[in-house]
Amino acid sequence: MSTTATIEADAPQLTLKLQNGQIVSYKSNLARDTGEIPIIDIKGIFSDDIKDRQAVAEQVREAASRIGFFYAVNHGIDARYKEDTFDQARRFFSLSMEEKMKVWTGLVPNEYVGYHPLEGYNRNHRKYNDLSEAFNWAYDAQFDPGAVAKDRPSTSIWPENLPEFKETLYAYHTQLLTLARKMTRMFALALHMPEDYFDEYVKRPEAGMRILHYPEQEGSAKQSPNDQNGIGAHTDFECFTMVTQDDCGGLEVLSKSGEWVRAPPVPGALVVNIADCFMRQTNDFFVSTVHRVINKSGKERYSCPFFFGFDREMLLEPVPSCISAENPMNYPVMSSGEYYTWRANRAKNSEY
Ligand SMILES: O=C(O)CCC(=O)C(=O)O
Ligand SMILES: [Fe+2]
Repeated sequence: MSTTATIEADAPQLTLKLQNGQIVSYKSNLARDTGEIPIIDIKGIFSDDIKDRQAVAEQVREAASRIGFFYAVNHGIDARYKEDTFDQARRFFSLSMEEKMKVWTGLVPNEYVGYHPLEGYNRNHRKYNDLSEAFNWAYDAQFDPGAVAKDRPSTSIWPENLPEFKETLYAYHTQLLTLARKMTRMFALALHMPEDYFDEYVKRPEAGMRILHYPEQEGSAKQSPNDQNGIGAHTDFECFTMVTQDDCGGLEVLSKSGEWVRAPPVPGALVVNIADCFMRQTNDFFVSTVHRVINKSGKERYSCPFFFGFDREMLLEPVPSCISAENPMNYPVMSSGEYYTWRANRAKNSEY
């Protein structure tokens, strides 16, 4: 091999092609702690005083339009739901591959539910597939205290012989669902729209959730982020995501200036990030930020993202405060359902 070829092969790959078709560049593959991700106390969203709710919304407006990520503290969800969920995650992922494959996601075409095998995906064409496995489940009106219609059945599939698994996961899902509806009102205020602007969109929401397991990557031959990621760089596809992390760390966010910024765990906080559907509806005012996970903690990492999006029957029309004659809509209008199916398929097939 010539010297030039060796240098090229070893040089960090500084552009990435994402599953939404976007190409992003970055300056270095090494993540830093920059303090760019704000910690927002969201207690005010539960206040009866609109001024308290607006005060939180203005902080969210700044974070959502600058970096697309923030930590939400004082969200009111008891820590026991997180602990119980991680206990169930440890139980599920320690099952044999044969058992886990009985609920393989490939058994449910077009839907992002079921088991996603370890090293089964490669989001950015790294040398080795992503070092994580996941189990996803979807909204189920039976577990929604605010359900308006129970006619559309849930698309989820569940392992047999794992008592309390489904009930425990839905117990946390229900908590997050209730919070997500409240946060949707907060986002409406953040966009300087009436608080109830999105209410119709989330009566029968898309509300998928997943548990993830990342074996530890430190010490393996595949340590470089060029060779392997826990979950490769991507954007989420719904409106916003609320991630519950354990204490391992490893989540990294690509800032607008092209730097990988660490998003370490903050005790009691949910990591909230804007996703592509919200970016689309706000005509790019809210930013859906690229992120990835590399688990170099020396421990097994568990996490649990909750993805919140709009009713499949609603049209993704632009938010009026985000468009004008000078700033027309950048995206064609489609239904939330068409959008979801398109993105879920790309994610499941590792398509670009
Ligand atoms: O594990 C995490 O912290 C984030 C996972 C993630 O980004 C995803 O599943 O979309
Ligand atoms: Fe994500």
